[in-house]
Amino acid sequence: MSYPRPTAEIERFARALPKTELHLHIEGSLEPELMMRLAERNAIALPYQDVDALRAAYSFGCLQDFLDLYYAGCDVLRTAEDFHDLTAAYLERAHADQVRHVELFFDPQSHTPRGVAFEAVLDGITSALDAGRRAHGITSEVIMCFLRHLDEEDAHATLELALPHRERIVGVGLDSSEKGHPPEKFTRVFTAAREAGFRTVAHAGEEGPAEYVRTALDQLGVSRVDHGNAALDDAELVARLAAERMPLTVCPLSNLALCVVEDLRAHPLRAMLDAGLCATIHSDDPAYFGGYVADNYVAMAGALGLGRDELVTLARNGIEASFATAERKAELERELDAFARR
Ligand SMILES: Nc1ncnc2[nH]cnc12
Ligand SMILES: [Zn+2]
Repeated sequence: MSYPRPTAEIERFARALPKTELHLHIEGSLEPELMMRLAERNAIALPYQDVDALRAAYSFGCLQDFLDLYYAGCDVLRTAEDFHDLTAAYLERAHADQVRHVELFFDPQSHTPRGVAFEAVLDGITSALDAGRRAHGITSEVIMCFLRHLDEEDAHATLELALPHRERIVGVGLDSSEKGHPPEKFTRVFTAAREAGFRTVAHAGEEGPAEYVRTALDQLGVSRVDHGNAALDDAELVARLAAERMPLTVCPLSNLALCVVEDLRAHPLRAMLDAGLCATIHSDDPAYFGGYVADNYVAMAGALGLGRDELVTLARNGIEASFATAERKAELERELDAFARR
């Protein structure tokens, strides 16, 4: 689907804007080229002849179509080195997009049942994040997601695996197939996670209804809602989200690719901003949805006719919504202020 491009001046501004990335599944940054390379390294046969054949399969009618491919793609990730290379490749893209702070998701339950140790996943990711900080000054946090199509017992077992690594994992999240798997299915494990000191976030209102956003707030005690599009169907909920400054991590190109919106010109981000919500822009699974975070900013600038001030507001919301330290947030604010004054 085509949508209007912004002016060249706005596109340059959007790309150069200092950004945060708060909604990024590291497994969803697995580009076909790297998938092929890792398949070869690990002697895994893929059902695709080449990169073009793989990319041609990236056409989705709904979230589940995408998830089936995404989980299949995870099979090439076997060792800490694989997770390191995946994360390092993502950070090069993030650096090019002027990302200053990243909070990435990983899905341990996509790996541990295949015999990949929780520590191999976490060590690979965090060694690359440490290197990214040294090389590019990108600060980072890690959020572990529970797969909501699995049961709460499985999530509890995964939380147990995370407890010895508490200092390397800032929070827990909830992702995978939303419909039929409401947030309240995970109330007890989220309570246990909060008691253990983790922040909580959850995907809600992507394909599911506004009610799932409300139960994510009430039952899971989330600090952010991932997506949250459907919240706009419920005026009372919108007023509450605005009053609480509850962040919504919005992923426009994902929404388009998964048919959550039919057309980017009708994306609810405009209504979110008009309602004074703390909406932010991110990339979700950029290798599958045709764009990294800067592409998402550019797409929204074009489709919704966003100007410089609105783009700066979105970037500022990203700083506010992050789990960075107060000191780091102040540093990011100063850089953004200086950029906006240029
Ligand atoms: N967009 C998305 N929604 C739910 N679960 C996901 N896992 C990876 N991407 C996801
Ligand atoms: Zn997501």
